Amino acid sequence: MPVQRYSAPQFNPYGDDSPQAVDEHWPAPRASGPVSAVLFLPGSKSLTNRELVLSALADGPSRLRAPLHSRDSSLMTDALRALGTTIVETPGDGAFGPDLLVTPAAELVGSTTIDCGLAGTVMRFLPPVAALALGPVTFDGDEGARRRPMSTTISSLRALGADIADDGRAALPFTLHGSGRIEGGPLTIDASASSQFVSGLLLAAARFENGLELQHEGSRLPSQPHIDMTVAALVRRGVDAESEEGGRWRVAPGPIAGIEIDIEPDLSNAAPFLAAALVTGGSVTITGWPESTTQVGADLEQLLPLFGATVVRDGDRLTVTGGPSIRGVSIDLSTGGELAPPLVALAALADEPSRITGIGHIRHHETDRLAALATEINNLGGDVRELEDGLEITPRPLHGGLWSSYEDHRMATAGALIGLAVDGVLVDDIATTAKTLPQFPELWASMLAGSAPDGTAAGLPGAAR
Ligand SMILES: O=C(O)C1=C[C@@H](OP(=O)(O)O)[C@@H](O)[C@H](O)C1
Ligand SMILES: C=C(OP(=O)(O)O)C(=O)O
Repeated sequence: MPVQRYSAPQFNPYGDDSPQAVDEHWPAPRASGPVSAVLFLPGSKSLTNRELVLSALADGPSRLRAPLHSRDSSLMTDALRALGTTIVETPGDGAFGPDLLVTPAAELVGSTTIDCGLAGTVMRFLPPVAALALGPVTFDGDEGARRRPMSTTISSLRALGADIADDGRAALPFTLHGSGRIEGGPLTIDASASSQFVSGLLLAAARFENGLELQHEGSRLPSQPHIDMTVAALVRRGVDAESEEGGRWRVAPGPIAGIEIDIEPDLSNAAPFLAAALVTGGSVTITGWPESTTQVGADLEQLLPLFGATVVRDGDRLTVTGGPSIRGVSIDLSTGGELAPPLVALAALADEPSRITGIGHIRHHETDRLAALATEINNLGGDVRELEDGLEITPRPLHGGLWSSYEDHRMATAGALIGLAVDGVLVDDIATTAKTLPQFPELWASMLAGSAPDGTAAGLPGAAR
């Protein structure tokens, strides 16, 4: 049996003597009854990594309050530091780690290698930044990262005048020889495989001499809320940026302001916890739920009732309560593809068949998520059929077995969700949740143990807010 090791990459919120290693496949805990829990979650990956990039490109220092501390955010901070940015951890009120004080470099420097890990936000957001640095920057990442689409990033930067040497596969690894400036102007790209191609260009575009007028031409445009999040983040920092009709965006050249910003909890990472209320017929409250947000995880408020949940908002608390059964759904999830793994797991435990479509692009996420979900659920006795752009799920009684994570944090948490209802599910690599939520095993355990009504997750000192 391969040995898998779990260790928090950067910051241990539990103190020195808490368990930090799981040496075997992780036995997904079976719920003994309806869960009843109040939880507070760490910061959003998408917001943290956007704000880190914008802080590095800004005209003054920024402070990120309560940012995410995870593998993806560490990869981003390491990379920006390698490009000359100063990023210092300072004490803050966040329950899951220090604040980050970011001081932009007077001039971005190249002559470095950037490890993208498996982080889409690093591999798609940083090449445009590296093009603004002087000197070569080599981009590489995990083996799985070398399979993720990068051709649009590479071709768009070439079209903007950057010199990029690759091995002909238009994928990682490649070396970008930045000249320190990008002229910008009009550009047409195909962002069918990932919205991150658009976001990456927009994030750096205010620093292009002529800004950017970006047009998408392609078969589909996934994850549009993530592009809206990018535009909103630019506007918050005083940049003249807007989305126009028909897959068009405009960013005017100009300064990006340094700001102080509170990072919202990661609402997509809330999905498996909220779905646990449905799976167990219990109730889960997430505190710190923002009143308004650009995070696509906010859609859970509308999505989970389709599965039969009751959802109640009370100030900054969102409570999901499950009923006696889980309903089947027929949904287009093209705007929120990253929510697919927990929702597909939920559908596999429903009373009726489901069809979840519009998510062909998630074949290019950390792994081919359509194939991975179908394979793993079917291995436990399920009946999931792959469509070109989605999945058809016919619930069947499931049995225990090994659940492979494919180095995909959301596959690991989907396995945990199924394990609540099925005896003997072993998740092979729960440590992979460190990509965006290193505390997942402990938070899952505290959800099952119950928690204090003030939002203090059991066993997580300081998690209240
Ligand atoms: O910009 C972002 O922060 C993200 C955009 C989306 O990518 P895709 O458009 O590739 O789905 C999303 O799935 C990913 O988790 C995060
Ligand atoms: C697709 C995801 O990640 P990435 O940012 O690496 O694309 C995800 O978190 O679901």
